Amino acid sequence: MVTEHAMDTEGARIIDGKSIAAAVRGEVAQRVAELVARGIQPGLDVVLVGDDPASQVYVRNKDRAATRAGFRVRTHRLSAVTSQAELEALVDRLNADDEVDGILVQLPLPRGLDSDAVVRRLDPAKDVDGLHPFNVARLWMDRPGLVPCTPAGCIEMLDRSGIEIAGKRAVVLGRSLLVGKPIAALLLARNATVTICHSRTPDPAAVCREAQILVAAVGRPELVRGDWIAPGATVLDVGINRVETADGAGRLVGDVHFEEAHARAGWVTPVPGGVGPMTIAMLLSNTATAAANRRGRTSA
Ligand SMILES: Nc1nc(=O)c2c([nH]1)NC[C@@H]1CN(c3ccc(C(=O)N[C@@H](CCC(=O)O)C(=O)O)cc3)C=[N+]21
Repeated sequence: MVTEHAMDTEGARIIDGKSIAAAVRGEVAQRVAELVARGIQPGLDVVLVGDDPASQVYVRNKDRAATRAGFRVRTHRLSAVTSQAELEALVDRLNADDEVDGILVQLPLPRGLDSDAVVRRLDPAKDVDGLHPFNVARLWMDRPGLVPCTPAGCIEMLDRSGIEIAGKRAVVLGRSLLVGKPIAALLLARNATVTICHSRTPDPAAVCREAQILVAAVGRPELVRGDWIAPGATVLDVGINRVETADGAGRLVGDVHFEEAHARAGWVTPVPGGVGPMTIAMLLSNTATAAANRRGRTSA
């Protein structure tokens, strides 16, 4: 077959998260402009507790992307020794502030803080991470409200690449609340046949080999090798792992061995430049949605 021959020689097609994310951000900027034209300035408040260097970088990137899309952005930086009560008092204040449309509490929180309690405290209408139990329940009831950003980004990448979901066998590697479970729910809602693999699955490679759509979200560098992948499958790599290199510089790798996946898959996302940029784009999209919903929707 012509397509198979082309795949043998050229490898999988790359799903370019960077350019898809840029397109989504452009559409969000348009929605924000429409709100501003109606006299509404949508606002995002980001809460960062402690000084984890990776979290600092992510929060800076979110702030910059949101500002460029036209949002009012405030980042609240709290010390690592902030108490549960202080953090919840800030959430209460942001919940009560009518100018705040989206609240994002950067996770993980430092040791000793109860992130479940903080997430439960959020106004579900402002929960742009889609992690409040109310939004989680809506997702599994096929009436999604605010959907977790990384899973939403995965679906967006499939849709914008013209990859059919309905009727496909999908395997999700990982069962976290932030990624694995919500991706499984979204794929199921789109009529895929979904299997979730995890650390206690006896032969994950064999299960993954059945997948027409494979989502890797376990945080284990290059766990998924070429022989885990069915020829022609679509592979979404959610992992972002920093690994040591001989020169000491370090580099980012996903949960998938990219070269081996590229040689076998039909479509594959790179790391970096794949799912990561989509996460931020979908955060902006959720914030625009929250603003439109909260402030009386006529468009956007
Ligand atoms: N409440 C909460 N919501 C989150 O959505 C959330 C969070 N907490 N905590 C941390 C994780 C991580 N995360 C990323 C976002 C963007 C990239 C991203 O843009 N990555 C780029 C560059 C990565 C780099 O160079 O470091 C890429 O993959 O190309 C990565 C990771 C959101 N998270």
